[in-house]
Amino acid sequence: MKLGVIGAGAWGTALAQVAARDDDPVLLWAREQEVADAINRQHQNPIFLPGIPLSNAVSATSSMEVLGSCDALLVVAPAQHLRHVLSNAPVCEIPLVLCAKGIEAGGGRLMSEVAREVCPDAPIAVLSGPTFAHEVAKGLPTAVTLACEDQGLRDRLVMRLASPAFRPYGSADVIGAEIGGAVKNVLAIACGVVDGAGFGQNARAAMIARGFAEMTRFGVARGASPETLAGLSGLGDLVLTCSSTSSRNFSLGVGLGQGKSARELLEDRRTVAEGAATAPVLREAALEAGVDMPITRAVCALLEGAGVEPVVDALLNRPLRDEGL
Ligand SMILES: NC(=O)C1=CN([C@@H]2O[C@H](COP(=O)(O)OP(=O)(O)OC[C@H]3O[C@@H](n4cnc5c(N)ncnc54)[C@H](O)[C@@H]3O)[C@@H](O)[C@H]2O)C=CC1
Ligand SMILES: O=C(CO)COP(=O)(O)O
Repeated sequence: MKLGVIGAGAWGTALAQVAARDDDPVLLWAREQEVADAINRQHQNPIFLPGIPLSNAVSATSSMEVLGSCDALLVVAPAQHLRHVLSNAPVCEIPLVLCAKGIEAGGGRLMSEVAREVCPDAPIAVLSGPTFAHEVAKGLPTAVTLACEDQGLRDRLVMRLASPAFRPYGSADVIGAEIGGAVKNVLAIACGVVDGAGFGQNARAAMIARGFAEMTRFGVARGASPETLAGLSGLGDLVLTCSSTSSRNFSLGVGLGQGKSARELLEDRRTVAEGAATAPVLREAALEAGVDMPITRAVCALLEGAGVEPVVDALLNRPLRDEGL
């Protein structure tokens, strides 16, 4: 199966590295010519994944046309750019493996819903899980969820991507896999705030557990299986992203917790913190689904400029209730 990758940020580059085999090279589309040139000439991506040597079996291009020869595409453009990038892709009938973690602004569509609108004839899969790109690209052990309704295609993708250090676990629950990845980015911002404001480790554990309850309520309302949400792409990624400054979302939260503004923290950056764009869309989607998501609302308030103290006070002074979901 000849694979192409759309998007040469940190994650697209790491996934190209995972998929590259000496006898099965991978074609990586970069939006930036300088990134494509650096990958082809120096076998590195100094802008988005610096310091990690890449396999000679990864070659880059800034022309979408050549992707037409691939049997499947890993789509790793950021969530808010997926629609535009896919609408410029040359082929829309080959399988698309969606790897971005977010919900589209202006309508609240999940990545699979966007892809089905733009490429109605393409079979869809989702790859998601606890996967810091720099660790994956270095070959450190990692496991992911690979969700696809078509079991034959799912098995082929799992076999093509698997290696001793990269274990995809198959699932038929596409919606569950993508909701876990999108929601955990918002919750990682909240955990970063806890860290930045110095609220301690008890508070962070509470945030992860109550955040998981929030993710599960929302996911189930949108048709996800609770089992998927408790797996690699949900709880697994939530724990990873809520525990490390390697996460851009967690780091954004640390800055907010220290009293910096979202504008100051987000301006002039070339890398994405998907939770910042997903949080307000998720708040809307939760309202529509009749799902209570107080942590998500708190993150939105902080991103919109509210102070840490009143937002945390409001969160802690809600009426007491039974634990359940
Ligand atoms: N970095 C990581 O460890 C992981 C990231 N992801 C997800 O992968 C997706 C891509 O993130 P990264 O590769 O980390 O990106 P990145 O932050 O490393 O790089 C930014 C990416 O955005 C692209 N971009 C910027 N402006 C654009 C535009 N107007 N149109 C199209 N593309 C544009 C750049 O070309 C680049 O590929 C995100 O949804 C992220 O949540 C998922 C798992 C791990
Ligand atoms: O999704 C990720 C790890 O699974 C990366 O998280 P950040 O986008 O917060 O860096």
